[in-house]
Amino acid sequence: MPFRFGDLKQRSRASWEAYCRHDFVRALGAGDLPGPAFRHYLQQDYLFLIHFARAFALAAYKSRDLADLRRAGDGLRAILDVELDLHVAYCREWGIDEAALARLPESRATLAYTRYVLDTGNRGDLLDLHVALSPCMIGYAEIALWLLEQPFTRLDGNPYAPWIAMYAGDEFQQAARDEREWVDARLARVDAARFDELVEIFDAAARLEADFWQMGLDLAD
Ligand SMILES: Cc1ncc(CN)c(N)n1
Repeated sequence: MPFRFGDLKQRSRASWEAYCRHDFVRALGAGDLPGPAFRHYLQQDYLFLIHFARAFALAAYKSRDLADLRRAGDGLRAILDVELDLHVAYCREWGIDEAALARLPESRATLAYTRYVLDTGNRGDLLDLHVALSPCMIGYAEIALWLLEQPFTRLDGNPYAPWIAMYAGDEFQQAARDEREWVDARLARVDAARFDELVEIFDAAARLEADFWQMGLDLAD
């Protein structure tokens, strides 16, 4: 049986659940996440996304054909043209401009996650890199759809409704589907030993995602 993205989730079930069902996520859906936690998270996420855009640029550099190059370009564009606009808009509401955002010190969780992905991409191949990136793009797409189905989620009067709407929206969902399709096609060609290596990368990235939510809740630096 060829491996698929779902097998990565299956093998890393505990880490994936801890990430996707984190208290931060539930509080976002319920609209009762403390404002300072969201602000801290979103400002760090701005810094995070800049490094993730660099990681997609690294994927472009490591691409061997036009299809891989296009996939990397689409991932990069999803960050630059879809996600970062939301972050900049929220921060503008809080009176924080982009220059001030760029000067913020990175938290340890931001440093750990972004540098892990970049290091994985540098020392590994294109599949290592995309597997390290996949919890980010595919995970947020799944989280947003999951939130829309939860009885505790409310959108009316929820200050985080624009966040949910962006990640549940067509553009981001399509980018995540494309990423999943690319990963599925590549996983179908790997053997069990190689798959084990990829599970290790995926599991580490999923744990670092959970740490990132926790950093927001704890206002950790
Ligand atoms: C930490 C984190 N992980 C994932 C995403 C979705 N690209 C994000 N914006 N931030």
